[in-house]
Parts: sequence; C-alpha cells; structure tokens
Amino acid sequence: MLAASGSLRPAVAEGFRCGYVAVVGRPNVGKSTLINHIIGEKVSITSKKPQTTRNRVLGVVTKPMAQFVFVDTPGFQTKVKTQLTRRMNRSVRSTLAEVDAVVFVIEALGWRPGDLEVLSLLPRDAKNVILAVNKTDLSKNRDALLPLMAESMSRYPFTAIVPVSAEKNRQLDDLLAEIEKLLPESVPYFDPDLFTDKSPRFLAAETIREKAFRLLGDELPYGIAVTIDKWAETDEEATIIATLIVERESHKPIVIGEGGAKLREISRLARADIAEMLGKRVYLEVWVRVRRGWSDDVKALKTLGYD
Ligand SMILES: Nc1nc2c(ncn2[C@@H]2O[C@H](COP(=O)(O)OP(=O)(O)OP(=O)(O)O)[C@@H](O)[C@H]2O)c(=O)[nH]1
Repeated sequence: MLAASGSLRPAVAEGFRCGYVAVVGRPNVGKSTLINHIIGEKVSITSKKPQTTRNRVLGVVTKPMAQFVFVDTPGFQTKVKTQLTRRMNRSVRSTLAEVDAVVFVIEALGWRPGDLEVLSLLPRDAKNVILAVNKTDLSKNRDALLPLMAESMSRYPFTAIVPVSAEKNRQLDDLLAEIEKLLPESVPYFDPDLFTDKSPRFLAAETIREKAFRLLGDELPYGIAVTIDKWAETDEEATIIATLIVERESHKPIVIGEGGAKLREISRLARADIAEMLGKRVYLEVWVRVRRGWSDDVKALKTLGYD
C-alpha cells in the first residue's frame, strides 16, 4: 500500500506545511470576502452535492511552502439560545479545537458585543488564534489601530494580530504568513494541480471524502483528506487510485470497517457517482493511510527506494 501511494506522490519541499484553517467572526465583519479574496475565484469549492457541513472545505490555497485548507464552521449561532443552538455551539467548539489555525475577524472600527459572543466560543487556552482586523480601509487614522490592538490582546491571547482589508486585498499575504506558522509540517492533503479548476480529479476526491463522511458520520473526527494517486482515462473507462488520509492509526479500522465493509461501501458509492460524472466506466481503488509529517514520509520513501 505504501509503495502504491508513496511512489506516486509528488515531491514536496522539506519543511512544507499543510493544515486546516477556520475563519470565524460575527455576521458582516467580512469573513466571506476575506476567504474569497484569499482563495480566489479559480479554486473555490466546486462540489454541488451536500456534504457533512461541519467538514465542508471552502477552498484550498497552495503556496510554495504551504497548503491552506479553508473549512467552514457552520452553526455559529449566538442569537437564539435554544437547545439546538447549544448543541451546535458545542459542535463549533469541537470543530475549532480540531483545526490547525483559527482566524478571528473583527472590524477596524472596534469591538462590538457580537464579537465578544463569538469570542466566547473559542477555547480560552488556544494558541492557534490569529486576529484579523478587517476593513482597515474604513479607518481614516492608522494610529487608531494601535489602541485597538492593545484592547484586543487584553480580550484574548491572540498569537498574532494582522490588520487587513479583505475588499482591497491589503495585507492578505501577511495574514497567510501568520497562518502558515501554525500549520504542521506535512505533505499537502490535496494535490495542488487538482485545485486550479473544477477538474474531474478534484471532484472525484471530493466525492470520496463526502461518501466517507456520510458513512462514518460522527465516528470519525475532523481530519480526513483524499489524494488521487493515479488517474488513467480512456474514452470508455477511468482507472482511479485514491488514498483516504486519516489522522491517527486508530482511525484506520473505523474507515476500513468489519472485514473491509465500510471502505468497500465508500468506494462503491463514490465509484457510482464518479462514473455518472465522467459518463464512463470507473475502476476505483481506495486505500487508507495515516497522515504523517513530511520527515516520516521521506523515511518511508527512502525505505522503498524512492529518494
Ligand atoms: N470597506 C470594506 N468593506 C468590506 C471589507 N470586507 C468586507 N466588506 C464588506 O462587508 C460586508 C460584509 O461582508 P461579508 O464578507 O459578507 O461578511 P461575513 O462576515 O461573511 O458576513 P456573514 O455571511 O453575514 O457572516 C460586505 O458588504 C462586504 O463588501 C473591507 O475590507 N473593507
């Protein structure tokens, strides 16, 4: 199995980082604008099928030394405190605890009560929360940002504060640089080539992910990714080899299931959808692999004779 996925994985620079990023904040602070402008049109998510919302990938950005996987954090309900809301807030909390970096967005005009409500959902001792002070283009006086930054640090131990203007694309690279520091060293979860357009490879990877989430539900924690290791197509059929990457060794049997039943079902459902999408016969093989850091990968590749 290692040989199959290892030999086909693209070479990655040493020290490459990859991880999940959540962008949170009260309504209207500019979260969507920020994400859209960072991700850019060409890589916004393309899967039209409903997925487990908690795990929805909004888009992927790949830079020379890092890949950023932006995920949705639905259920940010601070207004209505129903039973359901409380449950959703719990799910928000656990989602936030599982991503590698959280970008908390406020407006440059200052803190509002709504900001504090959302802030209260963050774990108090987190070391992975960056404050993005957005809409700096609206504040006339740049000096006014200094007291705002001081006030912000008194409210929460942010690892960094970055003033940005999402709309005007200002300081977005600075923000990415801060996020990058929080991501673990890892091979990219997604083949960068898959995300440059709405490619069938990308859609196939998303379909497999979606099936895995649908079948595994709450059994499987957050981190799961799919890579397409081989894609060979003729007019009549496509041969696809994919790997489901899980976070821990203990997650592997969950995905594989009794006698391989779960994994077979994931493959069967995904194969049917991909065949429909491509309009041809599909041979799909799905492997399961535990996510490891880059250095482990290097060791594995060396063992197998790939330098
Ligand atoms: N002046 C200015 N306006 C911005 C900036 N970023 C976003 N906006 C505007 O702020 C408004 C809200 O932006 P959204 O991106 O929809 O905010 P959001 O936080 O995603 O809002 P919800 O979806 O309600 O949670 C829109 O009218 C944006 O055009 C910015 O940097 N400067």
